[in-house]
Amino acid sequence: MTEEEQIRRAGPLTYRGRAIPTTTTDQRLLDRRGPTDWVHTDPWRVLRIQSEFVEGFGLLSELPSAVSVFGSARIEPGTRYYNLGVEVGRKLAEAGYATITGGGPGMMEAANKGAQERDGRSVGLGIELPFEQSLNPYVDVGMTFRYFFVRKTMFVKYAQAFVVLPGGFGTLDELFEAITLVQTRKVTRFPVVLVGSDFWGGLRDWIEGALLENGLIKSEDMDLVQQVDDPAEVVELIRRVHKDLERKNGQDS
Ligand SMILES: CC(C)=CCNc1ncnc2c1ncn2[C@@H]1O[C@H](COP(=O)(O)O)[C@@H](O)[C@H]1O
Repeated sequence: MTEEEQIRRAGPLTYRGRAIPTTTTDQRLLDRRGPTDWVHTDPWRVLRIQSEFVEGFGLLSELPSAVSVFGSARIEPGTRYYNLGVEVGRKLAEAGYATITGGGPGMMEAANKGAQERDGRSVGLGIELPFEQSLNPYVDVGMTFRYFFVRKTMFVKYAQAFVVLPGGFGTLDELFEAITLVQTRKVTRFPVVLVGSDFWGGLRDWIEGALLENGLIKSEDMDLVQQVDDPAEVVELIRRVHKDLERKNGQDS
């Protein structure tokens, strides 16, 4: 065979004659160790972000109906709020909901513990933080994310409601993101339930006094968030809001 008659196929590519590379694709992949700065470039990050979405969707897509539960990373076991979190996880599990938390300590751990105790699906979506941290021991299905925004997508996409327990900045961030998504109709089927009126009452009053009074929100926006004290009411409320939404969607269609 002359050089011009020789053919090399590399996946979908064809090379003939002098165009045939002297090495194979596998060989180049396995042999080469060039500069490594591409690992810290945005195009590479885009692929990493993509892989987080792929892993997250893969892990969570077959969950039963689920509720995302937020709350402080700093509340200690045995405290009143921790026990409230455990009870919320139990009630959700008894009602057949999976519990999704941030997978960390405090209220996240409490909700996962309650869910696990009642044989509910206990899910933890952790986040890489500057200090060493692993998923709490009550997480049965878990993933640790590099990117906050990918993780947040999972909290919303795979849950039918948000339950917000007492917490700090992280919890407030998650609460206000949820309200904004509902207010702007990016999500349409979403009860947002605050648990603990002694803790949340002041914020609600401030929203009414500062935001509503100054016309920064509409009066119906006050209904985007519900407040309860008894963990049993959480499930009742979620079911009621879902029923109302179904009825409304039925009327609209
Ligand atoms: C002890 C300590 C600070 C651990 C941090 N470890 C964490 N692990 C997982 N999710 C977290 C963590 N810290 C904050 N978050 C996220 O932010 C919320 C809690 O923040 P915060 O404690 O309320 O402001 C949680 O719902 C969770 O989604």
